[in-house]
Amino acid sequence: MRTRVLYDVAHMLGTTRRTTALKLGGVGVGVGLLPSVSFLCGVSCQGFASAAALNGGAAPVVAPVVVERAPQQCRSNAPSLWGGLGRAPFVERYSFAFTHVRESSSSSTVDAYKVGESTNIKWHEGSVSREAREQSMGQKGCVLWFTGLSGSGKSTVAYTLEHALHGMGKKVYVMDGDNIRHGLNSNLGFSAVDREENIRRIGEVAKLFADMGVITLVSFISPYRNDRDLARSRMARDTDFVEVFMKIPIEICETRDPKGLYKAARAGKLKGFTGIDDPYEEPLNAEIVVEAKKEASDELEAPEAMASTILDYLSTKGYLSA
Ligand SMILES: Nc1ncnc2c1ncn2[C@@H]1O[C@H](COP(=O)(O)OS(=O)(=O)O)[C@@H](OP(=O)(O)O)[C@H]1O
Ligand SMILES: Nc1ncnc2c1ncn2[C@@H]1O[C@H](COP(=O)(O)OP(=O)(O)O)[C@@H](O)[C@H]1O
Repeated sequence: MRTRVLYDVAHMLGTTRRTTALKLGGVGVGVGLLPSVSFLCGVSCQGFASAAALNGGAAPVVAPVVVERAPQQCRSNAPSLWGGLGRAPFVERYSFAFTHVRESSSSSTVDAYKVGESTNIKWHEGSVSREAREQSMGQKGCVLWFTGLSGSGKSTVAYTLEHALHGMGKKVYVMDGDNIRHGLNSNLGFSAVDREENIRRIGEVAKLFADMGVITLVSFISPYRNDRDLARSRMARDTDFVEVFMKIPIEICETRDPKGLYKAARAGKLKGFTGIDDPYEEPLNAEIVVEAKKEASDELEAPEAMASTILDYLSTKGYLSA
């Protein structure tokens, strides 16, 4: 049997990654490979995507691509081509909607597909919708992604906010980098590759929590912009991911140094420490930026005031009702 399948790859971020989230009727069906994506970058900003590796490479997909926002740094009006898997730093966001014909069950074929390294798998739809879960909880699931240097106050503010939301009867949970590294991610260190996998895994877990309807607070240094953006792109809804940048100067973090890690790093006893001899890439468009001091004030903000700002955001944006 031949089935026409519509993949809505909404808001895929322009990254150098090979993988992108695929959605079927608004629901994630996993990650697909886009081995050849090319853009005609010019006035129309349209192009074509092909995803031959979908369905185990059996069913090539060719589809129109619409660039949502014109590439910011596209300097020439003359069409220029980005092809293959190279960098496309000028592409901010674009969306795909494409169809392909899938061969499915008959006595000789298998109605399943390949995602990443997983073969012969299939998405199962439940009968309880996310909306129904959210209705029963009186809130909207989401992921508040706290990012910032060690000592910037991610955990303190996240747990303060959790306490406040719990007191209001909301379903809320904090996933903290230190804690998750005690279990799920205990096999990961602090190399760039391990940090990437750390963020990928917790992004996926957070996505499940959001789907459950939980207000999920993720508190990880998450130093790489690309990794945070990938986590964002994996969410089911645009509004699911709220990036909270703890924009606290390193001098303050270093003064706090509750674990003595900055001291050890400065003394050369701890290598690859974020902010000292390892990078931290600041968010460019975080939904919430938390700063040490309020504008025109010399007073440092208390964690409670910071949590209260985030609570206001959640309330104003409608996350605290279904
Ligand atoms: N090399 C190095 N760099 C940064 N941080 C280090 C390092 N080694 C250990 N730690 C401790 O690990 C905590 C950060 O873990 P994360 O999982 O949040 O890190 S990351 O997102 O993968 O970068 C971090 O916790 P926080 O201080 O709460 O941020 C540190 O206590
Ligand atoms: N807004 C704040 N004002 C003053 N001290 C803070 C504030 N936020 C956090 N701290 C203190 O800074 C230290 C580091 O905070 P923590 O939440 O552990 O940071 P992170 O999780 O980013 O490493 C802790 O000792 C905490 O009490």
